[in-house]
Order: sequence, then C-alpha cells, then structure tokens
Amino acid sequence: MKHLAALNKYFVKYKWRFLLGMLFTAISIVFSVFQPILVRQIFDLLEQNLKNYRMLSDTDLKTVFRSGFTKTLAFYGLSILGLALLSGFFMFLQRQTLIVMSRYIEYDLKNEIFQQYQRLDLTFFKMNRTGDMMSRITEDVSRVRMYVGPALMYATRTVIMMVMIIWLMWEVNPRLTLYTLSPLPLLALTIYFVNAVIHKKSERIQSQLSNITSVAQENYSGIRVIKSYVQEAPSAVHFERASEDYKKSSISLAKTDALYQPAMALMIGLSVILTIFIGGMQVIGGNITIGNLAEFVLYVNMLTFPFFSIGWVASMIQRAAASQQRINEFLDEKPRISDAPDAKAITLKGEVHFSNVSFIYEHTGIQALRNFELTIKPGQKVAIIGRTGSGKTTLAQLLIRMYDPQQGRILIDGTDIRDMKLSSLRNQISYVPQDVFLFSDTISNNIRFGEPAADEAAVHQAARQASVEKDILQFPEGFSTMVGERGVTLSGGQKQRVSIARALIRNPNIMVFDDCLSAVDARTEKEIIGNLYAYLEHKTAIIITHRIFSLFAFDKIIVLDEGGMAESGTHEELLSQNGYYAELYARQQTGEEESVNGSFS
Ligand SMILES: Nc1ncnc2c1ncn2[C@@H]1O[C@H](COP(=O)(O)OP(=O)(O)OP(=O)(O)O)[C@@H](O)[C@H]1O
Repeated sequence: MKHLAALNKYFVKYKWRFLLGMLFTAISIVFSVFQPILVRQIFDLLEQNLKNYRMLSDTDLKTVFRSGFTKTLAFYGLSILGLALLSGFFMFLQRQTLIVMSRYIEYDLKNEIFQQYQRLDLTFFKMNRTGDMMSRITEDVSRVRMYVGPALMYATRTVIMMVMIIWLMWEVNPRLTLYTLSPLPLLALTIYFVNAVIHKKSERIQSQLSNITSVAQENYSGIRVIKSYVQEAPSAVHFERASEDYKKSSISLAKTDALYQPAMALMIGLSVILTIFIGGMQVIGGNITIGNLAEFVLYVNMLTFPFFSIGWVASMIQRAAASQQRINEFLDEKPRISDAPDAKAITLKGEVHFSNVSFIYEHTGIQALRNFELTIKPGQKVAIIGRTGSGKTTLAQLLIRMYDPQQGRILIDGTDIRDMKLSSLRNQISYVPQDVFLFSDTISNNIRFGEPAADEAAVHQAARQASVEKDILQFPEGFSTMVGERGVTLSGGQKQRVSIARALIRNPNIMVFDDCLSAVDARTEKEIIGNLYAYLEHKTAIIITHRIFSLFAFDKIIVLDEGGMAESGTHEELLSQNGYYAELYARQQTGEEESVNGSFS
C-alpha cells in the first residue's frame, strides 16, 4: 500500500475534482437510500388501510377511498422515480469527476514515465527488455488508473452506502440486521478469492499473449529470411505452439469466469431468503411491519453490490500497488549520465582531446578502450580505422557522452565534457551513427529532425551534399515521401545518405561519421567525399571507417586495435610503417583493381 502513496501528489493536484466526486457520490447515495423508505411507507399504508377499505360497504365511499389511494400511490411512485433520477444524475456527475480525474492522472503518469525514459542513459536500455519497458507505460499505468478511478470510486460508494444502510437497518431492528448481513462478508471473501484466481490466470494469459506477439513480430520482420530458407511450415508450427498455450489458459479463465456470476447470485439469494424468513417471523411476532420487511429486502439488494466491490476493490488495490511499486522503482532510477550541478553551456570551437581514456561496458564487462590518447586540433580531419570490435564506435559514443569513461577524461577546447551541459555538447556535435534509424515520417522531416526550424531549401541543400537529393526527387512525392513501416522502403545506401543529410543540416563545428558509407557504391562514395571535403573545411571531423579513403587528405589517421592505438600518422607515414594500415591499403588496392578488371573483362 505504501507504494501507492506516490500517487498522492496527483490527488492534491486534482483535489477539487476529487472532493466534488466524493460529494456527488454521497448525494447520489442519499437519494438512493431514501427509496426503500418510501417503499416501506407504501407497504405500511396499504396494510393499515386495506382492512378498513375491505370493510366498507358503501360503494360511493369505496370509490372516494380508492381514488384517494390511487393518488397517494401515484405520488409515492413518482417520488421514487424522482429520487431514482436524482440519484442517477449525481452518479453521472460522480463518474464525470472521478473517472475523468483518473484519466488525467493516467495521462500525467504516462508522460512522467516517458520523460524518465528520455532521461535515462543507454546502459539502462541495454539492461532492460523492450517488452518490460513497454508494459510499464501501458499495463502498469492502466492498473494504477483502475485504482485512482473505479476502485476508489467504488470504495467510496461502498463505505458511504454501507454506513447509511446499516444505520437505517439497525434503527429498525438490530437482530434482523445481523441475520440478513451475515452471508455478505462471505460474498466479499468469495469475490476476493475468485478475483485472485482470475488475476493469476489473466497474468499468465498476458505473458502468453506477449509471447505470441513477439513470435509474430519476429516472423514479420524476418519474413524475407523465412521465405528464402523455405521455413514457413516450421515457423507456423512454432506460432501454433505459442497459440495453443494461450488457448488453454483462456479456456481455463473462461471456466472460472463462468462460476463467478452464479456464485454471486447464490449469495445474494441466500441473503434475501434469510431476510424474508427471519423478517417474516418478526412481522408475525409484531416486532416490525410488513413495510419494514420490504424495506429490508431492498436494502439487502442494495448492499450486495458494495459487498461485492469490497473483494473487487481489494484485489484491484493489490494489483495497483504491485504496478506502482514497479513504476516507483523505475522513476527512482538515476540516470548515470546527467548534467553536473554547475554544468556550463559552451560554444565549441573543435579541439578534442582524449586523455588516457579507458572504458568497460559495465553490463558485459567488455573492455572497449584502453589508455587511449588522442589530440585533434580545431578544423583537423581524423580517420579512425581498425578491425571490427576494436572500439571505434565506443570512441564516438564517449565523445557525445552516451557513456562516461571509468578512467581518463575527454576534453573539448580544454573543458572536460562532464562539466558541459549535455544538451549544449550534443547540439554542437553532429553524429552519424553506424546503424541508421529513420522515423515513420516524411524524408524532409527526417532530415530536419535535429533542426526543426530548417526550411525546405536547407533540407534540399543537405540532401544534395549527402548525394541523395536526386534519389529523393525520383520518388513520386519527392521530399514528402513517407518512410518507415507504412511508407517507401529506402535502400540501405539511401538510408545512410538521408542520415548523413540529417547530420549536415545542423552545421556544427564538430562532426563524427561512424562507418556511414558502407552501403553506398564507390562512385557515390567518391561524390559524397568530394562534397564533404568542402563542407568540412573549417570543421573538426572524425571519420570512422573500415575502408581507406585515399582521396581524403586526413591530418591524422589512427589505427585502433583492441581498444588501444596501434598506429598513428598521415597516410604516407602509415604506409612507410608497413603495419595494419599498409596491409589494408595493399589489400584494398588489389581488391579495387580486381573489381575494375572484372567489370571490364
Ligand atoms: N552496448 C554494448 N554493450 C556491451 N558491449 C559492447 C557494446 N557495444 C560494443 N560492445 C563491445 O565493445 C567492443 C568494441 O565495440 P565497438 O562497437 O566500439 O567496435 P567497432 O570498432 O566500432 O566495431 P565495428 O567496426 O564492428 O562497428 C566490442 O567487443 C563489442 O562487442
């Protein structure tokens, strides 16, 4: 329960809705508990006057008596109808305030969770499964909403209604009250336990459902591989197995559900029979009137729902508390990468210095960088080359503070990047990642993603510099073409170039290209490098690559090996060192010659 205290701030925020909701609930209940009192009065009136009426012999007098009686009955009938309407109206207002409040809280909570996702660093995302993260913002929040909305509303109704009705019943006859109420706690307990079973089964169904979803999702994404390896039938069997488990659990839940309503009806019936039996004896004994008996039967009927809700509300609160505990743990998670208290926003010129940097990926223990040293002067172009897994991407990730090194410092213009505001640092470094990600939006909006104010001309220019403008203009809708799931599928090379355009449009002083030309052909690569040469003239640029761009006059080329610097120098210097670079260059030259010879032979 203590976990739910975290939601109190929302009750304070929506205190007027909350208090009004409580008031409407109380008014609606007052109007409904008055109805049995009127029924009692009608019954008592009938009992007292029918005897006299039957004894009358004068037909004229009988007619007058009957018409007076009809009017009284009509008056009572209309009064009951009026009370029912008023009670219904306030119930409507109660839902309009309390349930609407719960929707507002749900909205706020989802936003709070989403903002926390955005604050957290990459290590968190590596250590948690996407499914778990998704369920926090959907499943857990909707369970918490059930507590702040319906559960709270029914709990309030139950308490007010029980207090008022039991008090009214007690006033009439305490013994009969105790007898008639005796089966109801049993009803509450039964509902509670049945709910617990239903909850357990629903949880299993939920996890089987997410398993089915993942199987289906993986099949959709991998459909090309499945088809080309003719694995449709085994995939279908795999899906069927997951589906079978889900079916079995659903049928079992349906059976439990089927027991639910009859069990309730049995308990209610038991209460009514007890009321009529014991109440009837009390009427015969002259302790209560027949009107009281009718009033009691109605009260018992009115009480069954509140008693039923006790069990339901209790299990709802339990579920909400478990969900809120998960949400609290998540919201308390501190991002490892955040602004230092005195972090400054600095305009970067472009001097980059890696000072004795070592870095280990904590969750795997892999050491990606070891005592790495590198100084890049403003405006210099540096290539980072190395075998796969040698730490090139890690270097770029550390520069934009996706992670902080465990040892050493990274300085830009002499300031440790940990003393800079994160937004200022990342805004002034354009990073083209190795794995391209385009949003389900237009190409134009994908390019201006980091620069939303950029106009169409700037978007076109960036696309031109990334040598993708011609490709885009060939699409029927040009730059307005939708990409992503429901849009056009761009080729790997086109995606890479759109991703480059996205980085270029921001026009910062420092740029990092992480192996972002791997999917373009040699001619386009040459064209882009030509464009970049002019574009990067006064900028600091780090170009991570597998291939040697001999056309690009790098100020420095670094060869990384197992996280450390293996070779460093200019193209000529490295060739004369006869190491990995020289070997790679020789291999590349032969490869290129072979491919050229091949294409012309
Ligand atoms: N997010 C991560 N979590 C754990 N280990 C990682 C992570 N990213 C990379 N590594 C590991 O760190 C080492 C360096 O990886 P990195 O991606 O920096 O290499 P790279 O030189 O960029 O490789 P490639 O050329 O294949 O992209 C590798 O052993 C890799 O397995």
